[in-house]
Amino acid sequence: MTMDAAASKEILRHVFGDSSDSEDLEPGDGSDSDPTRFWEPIKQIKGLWLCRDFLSPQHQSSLLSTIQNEGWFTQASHNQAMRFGDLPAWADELSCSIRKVALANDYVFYPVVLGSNDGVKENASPFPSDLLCREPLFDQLILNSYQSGEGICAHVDLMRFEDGIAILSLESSCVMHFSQVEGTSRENDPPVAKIPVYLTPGSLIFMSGEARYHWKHEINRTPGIQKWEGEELTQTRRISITLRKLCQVE
Ligand SMILES: O=C(O)CCC(=O)C(=O)O
Ligand SMILES: [Fe+2]
Repeated sequence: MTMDAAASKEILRHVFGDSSDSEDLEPGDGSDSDPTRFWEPIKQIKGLWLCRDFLSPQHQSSLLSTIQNEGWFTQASHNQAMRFGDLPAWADELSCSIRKVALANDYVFYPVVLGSNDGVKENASPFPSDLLCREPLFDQLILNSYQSGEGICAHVDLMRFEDGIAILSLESSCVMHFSQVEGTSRENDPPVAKIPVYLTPGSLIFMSGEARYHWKHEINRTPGIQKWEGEELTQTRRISITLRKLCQVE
């Protein structure tokens, strides 16, 4: 981390508090102070980060019950719901938690690629500080519910949303594929194939910069496509929660 980034993180900690303000909880409990929650960079895609254990299984079930009780998806035919402006309490809690986990994690997980020199730079951080300090962090929410076989076509999120988009996965695991938007690769870079990212229940991805603007994301749940480590994934219903911030209209 550069001194500037470190200094602005320190200021943010003073403003928003951090994990040391909350009670110490056991590792693996999925709390904001859980030291096992790491941000993992997806090294081929600048600005794409994954937090695998963002929500513990208990937190996932209680969030799913809340969503169920609030009647967001009363019929199987209801597969998308949106909210703008004031978000439900649980979404505000998620936003708060995302901010805290980002502030708490000065350390990130750097996969060691033997014999390779393409590691992620040490000053990489999942959240550019200007995004981390905006208020509110998010003011738009989409809940998507996918039955098995259903997914979402390759797209870049609309430009009416600011940079910095978080997606939480619940229920069925899936593979999200990222493909570079034409004309955005750096000169002399060889064309890249689609990059698969494995999203397990309770995991959170955060996209900013290139990941948000230069890469399309998609989930193709056609049989034969959802494979991870050579194994076809078993599909059940999947729910995702996308959090974004609308651009200000002058
Ligand atoms: O369901 C997901 O994980 C992705 C949703 C998404 O990309 C969107 O709503 O723009
Ligand atoms: Fe999207």
